[in-house]
Amino acid sequence: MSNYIALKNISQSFQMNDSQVTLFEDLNLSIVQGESYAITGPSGAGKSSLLMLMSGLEQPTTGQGLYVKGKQSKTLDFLRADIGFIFQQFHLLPELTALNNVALPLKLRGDKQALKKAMTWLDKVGLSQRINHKPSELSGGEQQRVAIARALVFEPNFIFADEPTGNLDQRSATEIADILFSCCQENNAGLVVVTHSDVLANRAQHVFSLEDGTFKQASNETLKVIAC
Ligand SMILES: Nc1ncnc2c1ncn2[C@@H]1O[C@H](COP(=O)(O)OP(=O)(O)OP(=O)(O)O)[C@@H](O)[C@H]1O
Repeated sequence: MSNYIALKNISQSFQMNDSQVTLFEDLNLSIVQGESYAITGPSGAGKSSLLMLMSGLEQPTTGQGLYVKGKQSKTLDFLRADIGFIFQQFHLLPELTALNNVALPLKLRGDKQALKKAMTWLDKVGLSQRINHKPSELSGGEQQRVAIARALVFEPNFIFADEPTGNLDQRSATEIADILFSCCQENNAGLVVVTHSDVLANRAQHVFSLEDGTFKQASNETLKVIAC
């Protein structure tokens, strides 16, 4: 059985001055390692908030998140070492070269092979000719390739990507989507993408459409996943 993340009956609300804003209520879903998922829906529906909950970086107002790893069922706090993130704004460190941006997460873990592994990943995303460039010396698409290499370099079980192609033109967006999906597949990483792009969402095996606090237009595939 693959490792998976399960969210059970989760709700998320925020207190804003005198009123309470509820983003969603009683959602159930599972994210299985090795499979790909897209979360779509209108602006403000709560897609990024849902991503934060399933990655364990934020807590739901009610409900429970579980990380089932092997035979053990743990809280989502245990996901930290097994996840990588990719953001619309890339979030690379401006003073570091592409090579050192990718090597940094490994160096922080004390990995003596950090630079070698970073080189391998920069090669996989097609940037072996740009390893000594700083982010300001790279195009948007190239910066996102560095961010993908950085997220995957320590081979996490799950990758979470929030609008990974939102800042890119159509051609770069297609290239980044190709790299993201193929690298996750090659590494058997579960991939969750939040996006407004139907083109990007339709590449995923499962699509969750979040609207008015619930999943809408769920495909049969999605229903199967929700029912886990
Ligand atoms: N910590 C918080 N406190 C109060 N409100 C919040 C908090 N986090 C998110 N919100 C609100 O929740 C709503 C949903 O935000 P979220 O970023 O999850 O939506 P989204 O679907 O990802 O939107 P977009 O597509 O525009 O990025 C927004 O109205 C936002 O202001």
